[in-house]
Amino acid sequence: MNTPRSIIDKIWDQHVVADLGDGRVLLHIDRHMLHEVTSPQAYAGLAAAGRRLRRPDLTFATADHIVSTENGRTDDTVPGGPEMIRALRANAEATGVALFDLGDVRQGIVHVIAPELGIALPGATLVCGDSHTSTVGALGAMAWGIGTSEVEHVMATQTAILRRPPTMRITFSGTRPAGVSAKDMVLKLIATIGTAGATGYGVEYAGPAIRALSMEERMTVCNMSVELGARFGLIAPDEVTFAYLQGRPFAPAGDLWEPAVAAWRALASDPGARFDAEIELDVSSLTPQVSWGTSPQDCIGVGETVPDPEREADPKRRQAMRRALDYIGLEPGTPMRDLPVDMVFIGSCTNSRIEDLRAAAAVLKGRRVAAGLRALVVPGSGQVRRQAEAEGLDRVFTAAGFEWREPGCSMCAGMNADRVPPGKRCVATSNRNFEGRQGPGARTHLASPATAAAAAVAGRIVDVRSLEGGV
Ligand SMILES: CC(C)[C@H](C(=O)O)[C@@H](O)C(=O)O
Ligand code: SF4
Repeated sequence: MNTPRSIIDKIWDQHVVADLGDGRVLLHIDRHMLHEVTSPQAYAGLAAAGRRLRRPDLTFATADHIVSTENGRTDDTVPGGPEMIRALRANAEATGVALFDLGDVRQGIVHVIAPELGIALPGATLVCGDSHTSTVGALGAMAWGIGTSEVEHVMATQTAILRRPPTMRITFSGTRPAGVSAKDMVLKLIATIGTAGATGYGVEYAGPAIRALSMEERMTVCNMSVELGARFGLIAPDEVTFAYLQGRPFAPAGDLWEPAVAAWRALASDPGARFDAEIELDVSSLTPQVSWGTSPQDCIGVGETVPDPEREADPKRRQAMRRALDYIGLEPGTPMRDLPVDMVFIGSCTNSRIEDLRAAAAVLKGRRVAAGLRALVVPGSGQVRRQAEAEGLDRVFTAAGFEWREPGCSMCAGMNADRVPPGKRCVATSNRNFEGRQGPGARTHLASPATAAAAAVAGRIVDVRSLEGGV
C-alpha cells in the first residue's frame, strides 16, 4: 500500500523538474502573475541578460498597487506611478503577456483577479512578486510570493528553486456563530499562534469550519497565511471550488472540464497523511475580532479591553506591546468598543470580493456614515465592481455616505494617493496594521467588512451584532 500523502505532498511531487542535490528542487511554475511594482526590475534584468520570457502564455499582468482609484482615473497617481504603469504596459506588449490594464473590466488586485479569471487552479503552482499570493491557495493551488530576482528567474525558466517546506495542518473545528466572519477566524488564529506561528511551513487549512466557507471566505483565510509566516496556505478543492471555477475564462472548458475535476478531486490529503505540525482551533465561541496594536497578532474580541504590557512575561514582547500602544495611541485597559474612529476602509486582497461588499452593504442598508468620518469602499476588481453595481450595492454604499471607487490596492498599503493622515484612526479590512502601513503616522485597526461597516455608522468601534435594528 502506498504511504498516505497530503495535498501538499501531491502537488509538490507533480511539479518537481529536477533535484538540485542540496535539499533544493526545481519546481515547475504553472502560472506567473505580474504587477507594476515588482516586475519592471525583473524585466530589466531579463533584458540585460539577453534572455526572453519563456512562457508568455502562462504569465498574466495587471496594475493594482499604485493606481489611482478615483472615478475617471488616468495613469496619473503618485510620483513615479505613471512610469511604472507604462513600463508594465510596454513590457507586457513586448513579451506577449496578457495585461489587464486600467479601463479593462478584468483589471484589479492581482490576487483577486487570478481566481476570478480562472487563472489560479487547484493543484497548480502559482507565483507572483507579492507576499499575499497565498490568497489563491483557497482554490487548492500551491501559491506563494517571490522576490524580484525570483520573478526574473521564473520569467526566464518557468521554474522556481525551493526547499521542501515542513507541513502543518490547521484544523478549524466547530460551527462559526452568526455574525462572525472568515476574517474573524483568521485574525483569531494569528492572535493565538502569533505571526511566527507557522514560519516556513506549507499549511493546509482543514476541518468543518473551513469546509463551511464560501470560496471568497476561503480566500480571506488563505490571504493571511503570510501573516503567520507560512510559505503558503491552501485548502483542498471540493464542490464549492468546482462550482466557483466552472465557466471562468481561463478555467478548463468543454471536454477538459470533467477530467480536470477528477484530477482535482484526487488532490485531497489521504486519510492518515502525516503533517509535521498540527493545530486545532474551535470557532464555536468566536466573536468579531479587531486589532489593538501594530501587528496582525495584536487582535482581541471587539468586547475586550486593550491588554497591559506590564502583565506580559516575555520582555521582548512587553517592549513591542509598549511601542505598539504608544504608536496607536491607546492605554492598557481601554475597551475597544466605543473607540472613536476617523476613517473606514473596505477593500484590499483580504476583503474586496463580492461577498465582502455584500456583508458590508447588509450593515449599511438604510444607515448613514457618522458625521465627519471618511469611508471608502474599493472593489477588488472591475468585475466585482460591475457585479456589485448590478446588485445595487454601490447605491447602498453611496447613500450611506461611502466613496465608491475604482479597483486597486488603494488604502491598504499607502502606495498611492489613498492614505490615512498622520494620527488618524482607521478601521480597515486589509491584512497589515504595521506602523505607517496606511500612511505615515496612520493608526490601523484590522477587522472584517461587517465590523468596518458598523464602525463607519457608529463612528466608533462596535460589535456589529449589537447594532440597533439588527443586520
Ligand atoms: C508591493 C508588494 C511587494 C507588497 C507585498 O509583497 O506584499 C505589497 O503588496 C504589500 O502588501 O505590502
Ligand atoms: S491589497 Fe494590500 S496586501 Fe493586497 S496586494 Fe495590494 S498592497 Fe498587498
